[in-house]
Amino acid sequence: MATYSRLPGSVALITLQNPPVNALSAAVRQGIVDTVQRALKDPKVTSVVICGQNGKFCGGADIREFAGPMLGPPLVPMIHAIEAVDKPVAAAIEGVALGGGLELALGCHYRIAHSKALLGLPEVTLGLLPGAGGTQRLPRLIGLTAALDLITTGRHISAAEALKLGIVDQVTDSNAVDQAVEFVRSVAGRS
Ligand SMILES: CCCCCCC/C=C/C(=O)SCCNC(=O)CCNC(=O)[C@H](O)C(C)(C)COP(=O)(O)OP(=O)(O)OC[C@H]1O[C@@H](n2cnc3c(N)ncnc32)[C@H](O)[C@@H]1OP(=O)(O)O
Repeated sequence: MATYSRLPGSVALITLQNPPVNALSAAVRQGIVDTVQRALKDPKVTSVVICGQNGKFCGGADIREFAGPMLGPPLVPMIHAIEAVDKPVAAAIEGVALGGGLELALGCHYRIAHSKALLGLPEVTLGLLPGAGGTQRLPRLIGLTAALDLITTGRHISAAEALKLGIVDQVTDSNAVDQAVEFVRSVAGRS
């Protein structure tokens, strides 16, 4: 699931909740769809932060659901809907942003990472290619050569490397959610 709260300063905070790594189960995807709609419709909300509970942004597709039929909202339109929100949306990346988790973050307008976070597209290690926009959004963000390296090796990179490559906008040693909230407040209302 995903919870919704409105913080002072008109920021909506969407928190993914699916222990242990807040993977994108059907319930989490439905929660994201519902809470993004809520943030979009709430006139008091001027910006949005998406984070994961317990210091973990998102470990990607929920591998516990791989054996069964695909239920719940698909990932691609869900991420498109986030990208299309006309209020700034930031991903607060703590712990991990892997696979579909990084693709979710790439659909946000900004990414703020904790210095100890790990990011990557490990799909290739499961015999898959990133199927939720990562093969388009990552090259647009950091160029084809660097994106192909991450997509074809599946390696995890540090927040420092992600900053150098241009995947994240800011890295912090303190609380990434607080930092992301401060960041979206500072850009809310700008064209
Ligand atoms: C239904 C079809 C949908 C298709 C959608 C396609 C689009 C998206 C595709 C993807 O996202 S593929 C990528 C999926 N993610 C991964 O491959 C990440 C795999 N996990 C890891 O690399 C590591 O577990 C970690 C996240 C870096 C954490 O490592 P650490 O050493 O700290 O702990 P672990 O002992 O490895 O794991 C702890 C705990 O977490 C469970 N877990 C990890 N990842 C997932 C996950 N993606 N889904 C569900 N559960 C996950 C892991 O099984 C451990 O559980 P327990 O054994 O403690 O119960």
